[in-house]
Amino acid sequence: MSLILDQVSQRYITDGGEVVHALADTTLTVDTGSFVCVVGPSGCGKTTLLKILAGFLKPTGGQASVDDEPITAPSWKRGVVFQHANLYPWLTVRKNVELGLRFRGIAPAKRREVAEECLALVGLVGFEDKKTYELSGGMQQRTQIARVLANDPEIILMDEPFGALDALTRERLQMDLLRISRERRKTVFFITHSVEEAVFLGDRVLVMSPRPGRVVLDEEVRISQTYGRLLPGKELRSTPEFVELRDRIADQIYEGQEL
Ligand SMILES: Nc1ncnc2c1ncn2[C@@H]1O[C@H](COP(=O)(O)OP(=O)(O)OP(=O)(O)O)[C@@H](O)[C@H]1O
Repeated sequence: MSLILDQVSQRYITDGGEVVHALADTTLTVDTGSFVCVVGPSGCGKTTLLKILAGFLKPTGGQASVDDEPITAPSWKRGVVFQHANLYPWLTVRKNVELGLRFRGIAPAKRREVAEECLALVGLVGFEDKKTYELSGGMQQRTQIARVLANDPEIILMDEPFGALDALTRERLQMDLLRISRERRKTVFFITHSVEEAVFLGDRVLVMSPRPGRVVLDEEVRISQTYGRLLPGKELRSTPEFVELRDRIADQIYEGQEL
């Protein structure tokens, strides 16, 4: 799978008739299996970029494509995880996870098997028959991730998925997401406001400029390679390489902005 943005730009027209230039010409290739994190100041067009990749929005300029096919509509091949889970409260956890498969006409036995496998992957064994309103915020996000994984997408698009969670839950979910994306060899496009989270999760971090957003820094993260092994979370975050990259990215974002 090769995902390409070619000179993509986006202008919105507000209800008042004002033109908002949200995204400037953006050219980008996302390689299969990569974990790309996107950071940038508020309103710089990160969600706009994700909506274009998801097929929710047709860009006003340029083109987004997957394997030379233009992206013109949403597809289960590109799973989207939002900050808030958008689960169906009248359905159980299992039924929420099975939903995409049901729409695609997959037989009940197979649906159940896939859902159980995905719920195990995200650590929700034993919660299958709960209603989603009975779950904590972290568990709801786990359910949302399982629902996307059930479709076996080529790419997972994530918009601030852990932004509303407490620090400990967020760290646990980060570790689990890394494990799952590696085990399942998933390509991940992950938007976050946290530079620390981006450097921790990403093997590539894109930094966007203030509106109209464009990529002003495209940095490969090679900390684990430098150490020749995968480092546990705490150890990785305190390496000089991590701290240097985190600070450099933060400087780039906050440069010229009034705090
Ligand atoms: N449908 C719309 N109509 C008009 N303007 C819009 C629309 N959607 C987004 N915008 C504007 O486009 C700009 C980029 O929005 P976008 O949500 O992509 O930014 P973002 O980087 O994700 O922001 P944040 O980090 O605050 O979530 C903002 O100024 C926003 O107000």
